[in-house]
Amino acid sequence: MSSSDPAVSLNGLTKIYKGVRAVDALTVDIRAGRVTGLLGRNGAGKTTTLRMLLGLATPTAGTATILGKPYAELPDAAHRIGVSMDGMGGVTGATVRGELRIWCTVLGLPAGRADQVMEYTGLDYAADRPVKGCSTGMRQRLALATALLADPEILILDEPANGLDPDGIRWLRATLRTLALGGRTVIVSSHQLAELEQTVDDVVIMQHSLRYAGTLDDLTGDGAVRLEDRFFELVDPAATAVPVADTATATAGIRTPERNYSRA
Ligand SMILES: Nc1ncnc2c1ncn2[C@@H]1O[C@H](COP(=O)(O)OP(=O)(O)OP(=O)(O)O)[C@@H](O)[C@H]1O
Repeated sequence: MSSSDPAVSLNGLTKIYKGVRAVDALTVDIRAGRVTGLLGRNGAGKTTTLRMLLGLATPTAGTATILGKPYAELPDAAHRIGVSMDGMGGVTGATVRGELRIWCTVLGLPAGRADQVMEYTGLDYAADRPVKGCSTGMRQRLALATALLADPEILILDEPANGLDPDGIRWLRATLRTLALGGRTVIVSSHQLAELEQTVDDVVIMQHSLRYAGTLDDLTGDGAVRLEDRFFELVDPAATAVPVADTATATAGIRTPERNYSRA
């Protein structure tokens, strides 16, 4: 592979579940060394796309390659690709440090690597806490810490900002930018458009089929138009901004709580 080769290449990628066309003929390249946002509404097919890329779901048609090969054929894939996705599961009863050390063993890494990623992700203060006692934000940091253990070339993060507080979101943004500056490829699926606008270099918008692939700057006219506005134009032209005047019509007949109270 040369440095200009895409990190990920999807070609006609399609997944049909019992008549539901979850992903429809997706053809797109994701560039290496950049932060790319994979955007789409609920049910647009983002997770299914990532699952096919990682060999966790079989395409109905088309191909998905990562670093030039299907995931299952990629040498040393577990070290080269770091993944944080819902449903990857943790180790029952483990502490934060304990869980990371188990992954170190699985990946053949020294146990000390667990402490390094805890420090990097701001989890060192919680090292001895049981994972099941961690907040949602701490679990997000733990998922990222796990994905970073092997210092992978590519990070694939499904909704990494979910449950993070404003500090956590700011930290995540800086972390993803730093990783890309260090030459990593970061692919992040998210609904948080205003946040992504501050984080990503490139954008892939899908609604089962591809709606846009390119730079954020090209999509937004170097910031002249908000990502959110362009997103709605692309996924559903009928769903662009709801006029403020419509609010009164939309809420007509909805009683405010005060009106529901009967006065004694
Ligand atoms: N295992 C499955 N069996 C049947 N249908 C599925 C399965 N997985 C996903 N789907 C369907 O495929 C479509 C795409 O789902 P997917 O989870 O990929 O979307 P998404 O963009 O990740 O959504 P969200 O943002 O809500 O996570 C949805 O209609 C979903 O119900």
